[in-house]
Order: sequence, then structure tokens, then C-alpha cells
Amino acid sequence: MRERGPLCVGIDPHAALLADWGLADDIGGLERFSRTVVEALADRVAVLKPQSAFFERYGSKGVAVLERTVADARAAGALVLMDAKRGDIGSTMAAYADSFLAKGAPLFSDAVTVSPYLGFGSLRPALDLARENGAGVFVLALTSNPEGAQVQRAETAGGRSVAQLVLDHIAAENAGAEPLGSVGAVVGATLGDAGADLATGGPLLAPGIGAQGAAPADLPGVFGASVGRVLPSVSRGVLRHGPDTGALRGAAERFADGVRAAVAGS
Ligand SMILES: O=C(O)c1cc(=O)[nH]c(=O)n1[C@@H]1O[C@H](COP(=O)(O)O)[C@@H](O)[C@H]1O
Repeated sequence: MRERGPLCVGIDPHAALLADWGLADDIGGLERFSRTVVEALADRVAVLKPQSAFFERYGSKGVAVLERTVADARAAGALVLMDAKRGDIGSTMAAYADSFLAKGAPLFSDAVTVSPYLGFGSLRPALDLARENGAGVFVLALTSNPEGAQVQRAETAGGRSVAQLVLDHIAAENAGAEPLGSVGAVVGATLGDAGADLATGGPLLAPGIGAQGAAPADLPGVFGASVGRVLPSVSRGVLRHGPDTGALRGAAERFADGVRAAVAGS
């Protein structure tokens, strides 16, 4: 983030975007779309975040494109955050961890998104394997969608919200790490005010800018004193400018400039 600026761009090959780019909704279209995003942005944005579902829907050939996308993006110097949102009982979580965080795995990524709703402790295999391999994990805490509050703002027995419990676990994982721990939290930029203690000691992935209605200027209000640890994420807001690589770069640059200005003015 320091070297390349505070921005994560999502690679979300929606069928509607493929159509807008003049591409077919097939494996050839998927391949061209992903390659174009990597070519335009992997040498300049801090993080690229492929959304696994948009590749999985094409079956094994789609997963093969995802593998190449991850490898090409990493080779060009971007960190890759695999947006897979995995979460399961611990013994199965170990297999998910092996899929994305084991050195030499075809889909090895710099980090993966995980869901803590089977209990934070169920994520242990991913947390441990990430640590072993110099990778990271981003844990859903306060998601950008309006439905998230029903579960995430619910109060636990001790009076803390579920989200706060997750955030506190993340802080414990990052204790002592400088300058940032490798366990991130996902906190939507759409929330208005996070209404939670965000002192996790790790990065805060902030999706929801662009298509979901949030703007860089909203970040200080949502994140307060933690805004310096925010990694804003934009998918459709950038991707809709394709397929021209110059236009994709311009859009990413504008979002990054907006974030810098918002953080500097806060
Ligand atoms: O983990 C995520 O990336 C994520 C968490 C969240 O709370 N909200 C959210 O929108 N996302 C993802 O971020 C991306 C947002 O896409 P856009 O709305 O097109 O920018 C999608 O890939 C979502 O799956």
C-alpha cells in the first residue's frame, strides 16, 4: 500500500460486464477479461482480488483461468487476495487452507477471505498456514451488504456484538506485529459509521466503493482513527471502464487519488 497506493481492485467477471466489453459469456470471454485486467493493473495497484465464484461458474476450465490470473498478477508484482469467503469445521478448513495458502498449491494466493461464522477458532488452520507461508487472511467482520447487520450486529452473551467479537479475535492474532499484522478484517465502506472498535492491528479491507454506493470521501467517517489501515476495494466501479487498458488505469488512479485525499484530509 505504501509503494503502490491504497487500492485493491476486484476481478469480478460478471456476465453483464463481459457483455459490455463485447465478450462472450464463455471461457474465451472470461480469459480475455481477466487477462486485460491483469495487464492493465497488476504492475501498479497494491492488491488484485479475484472473486472465485465468477470463475467457478465455468467449472474446471474457469478454475484454470483463475490459476493463471493469480500467477500472472503475482508475477507482475501485485499482491493477490483470493476472494473465496471460505469457512467450515476446522478439519475441512484445513483443506481450504491447503487450497489457497499452501506453498506450491495451484491457487496459492497472498491472502484469502474467510468467514468466521462457524466460530473464530474454526479458522485456526488457515491462520496458522498463512503465518507459516508469509501469507494473510481477511476475516469477514462487518460486511458491506445491508443484510449483514442481522447477524453481525447481534449481541453475544457478554453484550459485545458478534462483529466486535470477531474484531477482538483478529486483534489478538495481530498482537505485537509491526507495522501491520497479517490478519485483516473486512469492514464495508457502506456502513456510514463502523460503530465498532477497529483497533485490530491489521489491514481493513473496505469493499462497497463504487457500485454499492460508497465513495472514498466516506472512509474517514466509517473508519475514524483507523483510516490509515484501510485498503479500499473497488470492482465494478473500475471494471466498467474496460476493456480499454488506459481507461481501466485511469479509473483505478482516480479512486486511489480520492482515497489519498480523503485520508490526508481526515
Ligand atoms: O470480501 C469481500 O471482498 C466483500 C465483502 C463485503 O462485505 N462486501 C463485498 O462486496 N465484498 C466483495 O467485494 C466485491 C464488491 O464488488 P463491487 O460492488 O463491484 O465493487 C465483490 O466481489 C464482493 O463479493
